Amino acid sequence: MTPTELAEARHQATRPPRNTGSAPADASEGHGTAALLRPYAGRFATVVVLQVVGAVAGLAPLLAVVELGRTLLAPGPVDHGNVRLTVVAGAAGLAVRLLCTGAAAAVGHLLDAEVQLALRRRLAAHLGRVPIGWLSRRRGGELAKLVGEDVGAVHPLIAHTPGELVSAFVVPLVSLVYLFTVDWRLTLITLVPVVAAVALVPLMMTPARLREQADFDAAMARIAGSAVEFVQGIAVVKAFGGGESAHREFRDAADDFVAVFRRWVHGISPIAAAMQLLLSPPFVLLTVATGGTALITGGGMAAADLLPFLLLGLGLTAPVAALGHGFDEVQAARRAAARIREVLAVPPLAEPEHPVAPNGHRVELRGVRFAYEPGREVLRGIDLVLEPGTVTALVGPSGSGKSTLVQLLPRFFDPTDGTVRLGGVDLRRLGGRELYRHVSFVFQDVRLLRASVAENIALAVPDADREEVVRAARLAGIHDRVTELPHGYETVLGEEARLSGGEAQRVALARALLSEAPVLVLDEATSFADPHTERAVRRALETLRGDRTVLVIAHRPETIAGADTVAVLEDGVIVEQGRPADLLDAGGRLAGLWHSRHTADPSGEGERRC
Ligand SMILES: Nc1ncnc2c1ncn2[C@@H]1O[C@H](COP(=O)(O)OP(=O)(O)OP(=O)(O)O)[C@@H](O)[C@H]1O
Repeated sequence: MTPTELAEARHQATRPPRNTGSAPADASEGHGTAALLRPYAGRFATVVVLQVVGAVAGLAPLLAVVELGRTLLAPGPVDHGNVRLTVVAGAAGLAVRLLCTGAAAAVGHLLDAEVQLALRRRLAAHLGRVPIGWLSRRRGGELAKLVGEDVGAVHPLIAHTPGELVSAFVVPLVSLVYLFTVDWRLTLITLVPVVAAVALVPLMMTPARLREQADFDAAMARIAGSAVEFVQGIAVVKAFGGGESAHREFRDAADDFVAVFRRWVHGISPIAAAMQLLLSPPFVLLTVATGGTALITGGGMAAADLLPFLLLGLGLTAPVAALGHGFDEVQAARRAAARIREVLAVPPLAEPEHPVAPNGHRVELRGVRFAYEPGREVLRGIDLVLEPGTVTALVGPSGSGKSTLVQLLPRFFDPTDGTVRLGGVDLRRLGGRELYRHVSFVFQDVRLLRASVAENIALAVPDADREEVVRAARLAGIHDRVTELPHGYETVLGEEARLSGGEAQRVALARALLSEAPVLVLDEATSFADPHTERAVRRALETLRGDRTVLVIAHRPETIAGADTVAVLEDGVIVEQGRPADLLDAGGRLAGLWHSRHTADPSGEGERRC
């Protein structure tokens, strides 16, 4: 990672979304594919016009050949003036075609590059403003695909397909008009293959064909699904056996597919083959030649007039072929644009225009409600005060909303109702920088940067010296492990060394400790799997006591017993709150949870977890 990248990452880490006032604008702008491309409409139209003019001009050389044929085959002396004029006109048409298609390609590709850059910038800016909680739910690959592949998929939509599609209809239309002026009867005969092919299209849409298509899609999806399941479960299968049954699902899906595929091919292939035959050059030429010969021998048409039909007749099938190719690309681009629009439509976190500084570090949650999806509240009216210098342990059964609640403090999400205040100020009125100066967090999902260990620890305090970094690392119980790495604190993570989940969590803990933010939010959840991390968290909590406001999702009895306050969360509501000893004595929910773990786990492990 270069210093610039690091500075940017640090900047992003400490700087949440800025309000550029575009939230409402984003909502009102509309995000249709057309809306995304609207600012470029002028140049986009230029590309289409250039492509169409180029394609139509491309007919000139063909018509020149026709005219030359007529002139040279005509009885009597050759009109050299007319020949010269025809050749010049054909060459001029060719030149216009080359110029126009060249210009269309240049403008189209420049425009495409500009649109892709603008889309990527817009996405990057927007992703910097959406709630961190929304981002952390997305897999990295999903967003990378969006910004890379999906934005790239608009390329044919801008640089190729529209112009080519329009040309595929305009060119045959111009040819038809010309051919009608030559001989309307042979024009109609020339159209027979195209009309016959189009007449077959409804046969592809009968209920039976559509059902076969749906079965085909479903069978494909089943194969893909069982393959993914098999690959994902391969480790479990290897460890615990059962390979036979794991294979079976895939084998059954493949066998089913064979039957479905046979039916599908059986139904569709005669129609597809007939269409292909009708549109094939030999068949078109045969039709034109047969019709033309009949008209010529009947004396109704001059032999030279057959020439334009032979040359232009093949082009009349282009629209049918274009419908197949062009629309597939447009559909793919539209699907990609829809995914881009969906992300751009995620409402960004509002950032205050005039940030207010907090007065102290008392944290107060009042009437806090939160729902990930409308109508399904996960937090249902939380009132909780975290006094400075105290440790509050949050306890509750799985799914009660603990992680959701703690994520509101670093503003991963805003509450759907109620307020979270820090030092008397609603978090929504604090500037991002101010918030992250005051609140640090260590959650289960630790993300480390591809940078040195020291840079990772000092992310929020770039000017920290090595001594301070080492002190935080010692406190977080990671110092000894760091000294074992190939280049100690300069080891680049993810490149020169990989850390285990517990070790990564301790680096994150060191980062939080070094930042000296007065409010620390901690999720103890993964720590009990790793005694080092467990000890580190306990030591950190003991050291911090009397200094910071700490909220910890607690599982171990030691943490609960050592907290100043325990809040028991059940189904999104705090059902019990007070000093741990008092709550245990009172025999309420905390005592119930405590004892249920003991009974559920008589091995004694339950004594360590709650
Ligand atoms: N990103 C999300 N989108 C939708 N629902 C979610 C999301 N995260 C959590 N939930 C739901 O919210 C509820 C509370 O989850 P939460 O993770 O806050 O509980 P928890 O008490 O921390 O559980 P655990 O102890 O198992 O981690 C659960 O029903 C969960 O399914």
